Amino acid sequence: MQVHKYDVVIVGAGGAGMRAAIEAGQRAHTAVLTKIYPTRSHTGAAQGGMCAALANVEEDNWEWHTFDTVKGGDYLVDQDAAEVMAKEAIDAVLDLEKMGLPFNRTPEGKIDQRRFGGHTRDHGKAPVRRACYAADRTGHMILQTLYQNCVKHNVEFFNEFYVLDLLLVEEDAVREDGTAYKQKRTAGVVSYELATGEIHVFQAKSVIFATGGAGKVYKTTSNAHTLTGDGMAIAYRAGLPLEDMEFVQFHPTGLAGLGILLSEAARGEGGILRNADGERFMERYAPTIKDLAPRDIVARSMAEEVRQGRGAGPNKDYVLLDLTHLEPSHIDEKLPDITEFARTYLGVEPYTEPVPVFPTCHYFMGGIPTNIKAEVLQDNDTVVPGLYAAGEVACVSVHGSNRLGTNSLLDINVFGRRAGIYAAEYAAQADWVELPEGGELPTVEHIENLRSATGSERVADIRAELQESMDADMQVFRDEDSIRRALAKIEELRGRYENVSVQDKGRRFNLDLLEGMELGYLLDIAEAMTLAALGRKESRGGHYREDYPDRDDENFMAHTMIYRDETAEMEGVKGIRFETKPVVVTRYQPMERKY
Ligand SMILES: Cc1cc2nc3c(=O)[nH]c(=O)nc-3n(C[C@H](O)[C@H](O)[C@H](O)COP(=O)(O)OP(=O)(O)OC[C@H]3O[C@@H](n4cnc5c(N)ncnc54)[C@H](O)[C@@H]3O)c2cc1C
Ligand SMILES: O=C([O-])CC(=O)C(=O)O
Repeated sequence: MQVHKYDVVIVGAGGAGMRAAIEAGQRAHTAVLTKIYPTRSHTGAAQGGMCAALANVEEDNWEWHTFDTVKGGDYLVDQDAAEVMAKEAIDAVLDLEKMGLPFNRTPEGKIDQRRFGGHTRDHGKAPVRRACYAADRTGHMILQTLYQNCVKHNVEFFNEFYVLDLLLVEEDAVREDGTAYKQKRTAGVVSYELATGEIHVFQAKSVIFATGGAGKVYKTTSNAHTLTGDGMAIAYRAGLPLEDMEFVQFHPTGLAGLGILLSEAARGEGGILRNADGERFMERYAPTIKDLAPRDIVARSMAEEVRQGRGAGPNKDYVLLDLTHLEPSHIDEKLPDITEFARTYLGVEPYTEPVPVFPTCHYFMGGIPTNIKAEVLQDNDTVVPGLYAAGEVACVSVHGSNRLGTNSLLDINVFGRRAGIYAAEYAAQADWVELPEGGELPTVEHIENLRSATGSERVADIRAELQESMDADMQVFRDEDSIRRALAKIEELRGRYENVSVQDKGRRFNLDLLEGMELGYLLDIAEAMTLAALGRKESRGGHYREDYPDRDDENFMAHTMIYRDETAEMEGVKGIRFETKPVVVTRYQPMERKY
């Protein structure tokens, strides 16, 4: 085992991790640990844009952006955080421009902007052009730009280092009201080096989790193989809560049957969704902004069209994205990659044929709870000194129950930057917390058990069954029965996971072993999602329960918090504590959500 000592350790080299590294790296001795090479992080797959009310092509302002974000999130958004994000958006885009990001331009040379779902002028009156973009490769450009700037600032990367545990220590503490509690403090992380199989412990004053989402809990997803919810699961196992895990975003336009993403920019540029009869059905569901309604509404409308028998194709199980009325030159300039996906994977020519699409699991609104300084919370009010989270792994909560398109690339830049600054500031005045003795041993034991196991279960089989179950029962529409079915399946798979073995028994480049570890994280994430979904007996944003079809502000205008707690029980499940946390409302009271 090797021990390293840094002021700040950042786990993850996607957009959030690298934006944090640019700040922390200039202020403190900083290391970035990443399980894949930085430029392969999933931010690089982001397509359509990053929004900011620059008002380059139309009147716009950060207050309208805040309002759209709050309404888009069905009023579950913490409004202090949404205000910070919308205000700081403008500098976040200009910072990237100064770092060298090649945005598309207007004829006058300004950063061009286009329409996206739920972004409107003057509180919902009409769609507004707010998304800054680089064709349909915005994430690729952001990731490359951030990486180049990390290199410029001599940030130290530890590539193919898998973080498998977070080292926290607990101290007795007393609250202002006299009640005793256990205060968690950050000591470091335990990681596994892929090339050697060696364990490395990183002691750090500040740790920033920026490990991205968990889309691989589903079979049909726009997410890469690596998005297995590691950071969320590691925090959950360490006794920290997970917030709002019932809210998963299904992006409306996945390639039918595959889930590969076709950017919402296709509709921003004028694309239209049609059912088998050729009807522009979104006119019925969202008469004002139609195809540019927020994603939860569009995804449910598509699923409803299919349920009503108006789906297209031999099995009537998808709808059609029609771009045929757009000029081919416009498509080539603005949507080159995604139209190529349609040709390559479905053999469809978007110039002349509509493209089969259906909702695909895309984004986690929930995650590790943080405040606007990106500090991680151990309960509703108490921060864990030295621990930060930013990006998709975190729940700050700027997206509430449904994120607007292009608000994630913004989130990772705004809160990634904040995490880097505050983590470095904390490290400047704090001392290292002593590493807990043998803190790495549970990880070593877990790895060795998995490597030496001879059980009959296979990682790939359990993962496939989990993904199929989540696809079937934790979908756009859900109810008590379907959620309980998913939960029962997860419990069964968790039992079988105890008997899993990996084929590769070696120490070097053992990806088989790491997939086994990742499967454990996926099972934990699925458990937290289904329990949170059981607890929220209402419909809001991305969580639509057919047995509770209305939003219930009286009882559920609150975030859900799921804890692992041996002394507690939730809905018959032992070892789980379910709590809620108030939503921060600064200016917008909940209203009926119509578009
Ligand atoms: C196809 C697609 C298109 C999208 N398009 C857009 C868009 O146009 N606009 C928009 O706003 N949003 C978009 N999104 C969403 C957005 O891209 C993501 O939410 C965002 O990029 C996540 O960034 P991140 O930095 O949090 O995580 P990621 O970019 O996923 O990075 C995670 C990092 O964590 C590391 N990591 C994970 N686990 C471990 C571990 N155990 N140990 C060490 N390292 C670890 C990984 O190596 C990686 O470096 C899109 C998403 C998808 C899937
Ligand atoms: O390009 C897309 O549709 C994806 C996107 O903007 C997002 O997830 O915010």
